[in-house]
Amino acid sequence: RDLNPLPEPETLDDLVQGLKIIFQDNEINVEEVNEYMSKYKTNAREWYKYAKFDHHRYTRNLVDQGNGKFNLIVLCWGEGQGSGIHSHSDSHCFMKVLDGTLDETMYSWPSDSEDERELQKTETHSYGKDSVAYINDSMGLHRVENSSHTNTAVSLHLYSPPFDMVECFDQRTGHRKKVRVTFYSKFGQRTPFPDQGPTCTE
Ligand SMILES: O=C(O)CCSS
Ligand SMILES: [Fe+2]
Repeated sequence: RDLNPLPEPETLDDLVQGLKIIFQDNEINVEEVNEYMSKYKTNAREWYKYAKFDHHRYTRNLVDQGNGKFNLIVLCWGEGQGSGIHSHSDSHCFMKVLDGTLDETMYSWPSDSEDERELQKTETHSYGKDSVAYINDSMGLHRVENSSHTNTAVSLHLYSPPFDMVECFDQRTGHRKKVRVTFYSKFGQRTPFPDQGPTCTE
């Protein structure tokens, strides 16, 4: 990758430019990306154009397609809204909280045996403003939720390689289904009404 030093991520735009430089490499250093995303200090003026909320479920708002190497998405979580239990299509998943607090519950993969088995919770973490979480399929599954009933939450997610499908899991049975993820908006513009396919919410 080009050898000029990374720009200090003062603004969201700096962060995006720096991430594009980091991801010119084929192998990425998870610690480097984690630290770089942690350095950016959230500023609502820079991301409010992506902050679109929906009464029924959390929204996914595309910010940048990372020269094809990653998708950068702002997720907006209404009070009490959360994702279903899901995996990440063998991609890296970085999640930075921009506003509010998000609770992550991790689960182990279902056993391969046919019989239905409840997914085992392995750990829970609460993430506050500017903190960065990382997961990939080798670490397990997770659910992310905004447990507050008074405050909304906003997070910035980086997926690399980008994906348009996730696997969702039923906590009681371990059964899984592939779900195409959609965008509520792209580059700040509301997308035409996407086919409301199955969603991966709890
Ligand atoms: O991208 C999604 O919808 C999953 C949010 S938790 S990583
Ligand atoms: Fe996730």
